[in-house]
This record gives sequence, C-alpha cells and structure tokens, in this order.
Amino acid sequence: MIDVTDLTKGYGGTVAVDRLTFHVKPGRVTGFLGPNGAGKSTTMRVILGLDRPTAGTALIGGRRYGEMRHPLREVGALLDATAVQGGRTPLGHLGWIARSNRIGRERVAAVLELAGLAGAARTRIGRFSLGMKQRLGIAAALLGDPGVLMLDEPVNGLDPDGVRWIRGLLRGLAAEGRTVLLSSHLMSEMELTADHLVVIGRGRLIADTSLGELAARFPRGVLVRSPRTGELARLLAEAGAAVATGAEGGLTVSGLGAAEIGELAARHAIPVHEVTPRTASLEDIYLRLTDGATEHAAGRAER
Ligand SMILES: Nc1ncnc2c1ncn2[C@@H]1O[C@H](COP(=O)(O)OP(=O)(O)OP(=O)(O)O)[C@@H](O)[C@H]1O
Repeated sequence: MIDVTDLTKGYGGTVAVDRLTFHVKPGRVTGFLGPNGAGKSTTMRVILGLDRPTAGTALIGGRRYGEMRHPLREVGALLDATAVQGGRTPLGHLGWIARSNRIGRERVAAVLELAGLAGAARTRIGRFSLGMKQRLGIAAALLGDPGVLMLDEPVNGLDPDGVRWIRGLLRGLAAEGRTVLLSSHLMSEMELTADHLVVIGRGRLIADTSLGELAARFPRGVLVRSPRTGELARLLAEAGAAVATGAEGGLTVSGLGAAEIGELAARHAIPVHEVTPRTASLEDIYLRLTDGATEHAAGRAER
C-alpha cells in the first residue's frame, strides 16, 4: 500500500506537486498518468525518498522509505533504466545491489532468468540496447522480492515481445497480492495492463478510478445492426432514444441500454445482428480529462 497524502513539492518557483492525495492498493496494477511535467516522476521520487516533500507525506506500508532497514526487500523501483554504469555486467551490477541489501546470490540468477537476461549475464551493460537496460532495471526492482513495485515508463524501448512480457509479469505480480504502480504514456498499453488509474495534471489529482468506472463515465452509445434499420430506428426514437446512423451502416443509440434495445426489437419481432455498448478509448478519455492540464499543449506557445 502506498499512501500519498496532501503532498506538495516545489522547486524554487515551480510547484511540481500540489496537495496531491491518492492511495495505491495491493492486488491490482495502478496506472499513473498525466501529461509531460504533470509531476509523476517527482511524486515517485518523493515516495522513494529521493526528494524531500515541501509538505505532506508519501508512505509505503505506513512508513517513509528512509525508515526501512532493507528497503529493496519492501519496494522495487525502476525510474531511469539508463542510469547504470556501462562498464559493469548484469551479474556484477545486480550482485553488488544484492550484497548491499543482504539478498542471496541465488536471487540474482533468478531475476536474470525472469528478465530474459540469463544469456547476457556477463555482457558489458554499455553494449545493451535500451530494451535490455529496461529488462535489467526490472530485474533489479524484483531482486528483493518486494511487495511494492514502482515503475516509471517500464515499456519504453521494449519490442512487442518485451511489452507483452512486462504486461504479463506486472499482472502476475499484482495477482500475487503485490502493489504495482506503473507510469506510461502508452494509453493502449495502459488499457491492457492497469486495473485502476490515478491521473494527475499540473501536480493535482484529476481522477482516481477503476478503468471500468472511467469507461462508464464516457459512453459512446450502443451500436445496433439490423436488416430492418429504418423500422427499428423509428421504434427506438418513439421509445425516447436518440438515434444516429453510424458510418458503418449501423445505428448509434443513446438513452437506452443494450438490454432495452434487444427487448424492444424482440417485442416487434425485428431481427438484430449486433447490439454492442461502446465506450471511448482510454486515449480519448485521457485527452478529455487532461485537456487544459497540459503544460506544453500544441498551439499554446504561439499565442
Ligand atoms: N529538480 C528539479 N528542479 C526544478 N524543477 C523540476 C525538477 N524536477 C521536476 N521539476 C519540474 O516539476 C514539474 C513536474 O516534473 P515531473 O518530471 O515530475 O513531471 P512528469 O509528470 O514526470 O513528466 P514527464 O511525463 O515528462 O516525465 C515540471 O514542471 C518540471 O520542470
């Protein structure tokens, strides 16, 4: 469990995080979203004790990161995968982290295997691609078998196989009851990986909600296909629905649910070929939620 309460972080005249409160619960993947400069990295840095809050608290399991005796056994984090010494090998790099946190050597081999890096364990990191560095960063985060994981843009640089791997890994870790906080700009990926979303803009909370609830807040009507479209459209309108003819030849119906539409068609013995409730994509929803919270919105600079 991560508890961010009334957190404020200022840098000189800039307020990066502004009275932000949210809780990241175990057993699910929480996506952390926001436009560039929204304050995501700052919030993660404060949670990890890398930055001191100006006001408020950021606690993990009720304690500050700095108070933990063996923090890597409680929290695994990946903030910047490129921040590793190129001269080291994964074996040396992870071995050093393991020793300084009293973690056994067998765990190093296990996470290298898990991250798909066992074959490159003795290769100099300087020769790694960004994707391999991401895998190494994830291996390091998992080293202490922590109950809490925080990953900033973990799919950055990964190929489709790698993206799928991390999706399965994070969902599996959450299913084991761990707390997983994940930031990403890839909305399609977030839609597949996260159960819950925390959205911030200009350092403030915009939404803290499940993916399902969010989609329900942005309905796009019900798509209905029938060989007797005209007749069905008339009956739906009489029943109080707003009916539009969709580009794909079907009807887009608002104001009535899928069950009501199906029952109405059945009462009049009108065959239907499809009744699909539609929601906006996460990308659409995200853009609508964060409209106005974008620090460097296109066009704004020209004004
Ligand atoms: N060390 C720092 N000194 C001064 N200002 C900073 C510092 N770190 C962050 N900021 C400012 O704080 C704000 C929030 O930045 P932050 O990096 O936390 O945003 P972010 O949501 O992680 O953005 P991105 O998606 O681009 O990574 C920005 O205006 C940024 O310029």
